[in-house]
Amino acid sequence: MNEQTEKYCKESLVVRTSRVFPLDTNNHNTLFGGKLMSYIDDVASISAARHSRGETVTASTDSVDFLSPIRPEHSVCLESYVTWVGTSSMEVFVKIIAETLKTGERRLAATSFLTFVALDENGKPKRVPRVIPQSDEEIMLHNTAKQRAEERKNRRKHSQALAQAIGTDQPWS
Ligand SMILES: CC(=O)SCCNC(=O)CCNC(=O)[C@H](O)C(C)(C)COP(=O)(O)OP(=O)(O)OC[C@H]1O[C@@H](n2cnc3c(N)ncnc32)[C@H](O)[C@@H]1OP(=O)(O)O
Repeated sequence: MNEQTEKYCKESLVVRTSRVFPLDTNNHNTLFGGKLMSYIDDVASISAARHSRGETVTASTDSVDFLSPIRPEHSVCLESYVTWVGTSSMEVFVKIIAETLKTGERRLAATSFLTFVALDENGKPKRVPRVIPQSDEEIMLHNTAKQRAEERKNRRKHSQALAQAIGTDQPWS
């Protein structure tokens, strides 16, 4: 089968909706941040796999911006898709919407950008299809992605420099 060289954002779209159960909440009775981060990594990794149709690893998460709390009366809906690619890397955008189940009111609760890298059978980075954005949101995110990739490159340099200065000895030695 011929490999696709271009894919629409919607081909990598993942939508996941969950209830907020008591075991998922913190002492403020809102969705525990770590729980939401695990949902985010989960959907984003599926978007990356749908786009590349191969092995992928998470290279980095830019940030998770918590904009408003998610409460037990809400459903939490995550949408993720690949917005832009470099050569082997894919930027995945995740938006998280809290919907009040009794009224249908929907609010943006959080956003996140993650980068995944596609790997070949030898574990080496491999080329992925280009992205074709279609909706206004996809086009806006695609057009602004190069700037974010540049910022990531700088951050990577800083973490590599930091790694040189971090000790790995046992903390008690
Ligand atoms: C799904 C999971 O849960 S995976 C578990 C968590 N993730 C991991 O364990 C990954 C650990 N890290 C790694 O394996 C490696 O560092 C890799 C695969 C991410 C990168 O491998 P390297 O040999 O450093 O590759 P290289 O420097 O050629 O970079 C490959 C691509 O990754 C991108 N990249 C590497 N590190 C980062 C980073 N921190 N942030 C964003 N992009 C990155 C590069 O820009 C490059 O993109 P391009 O091909 O589009 O130009």
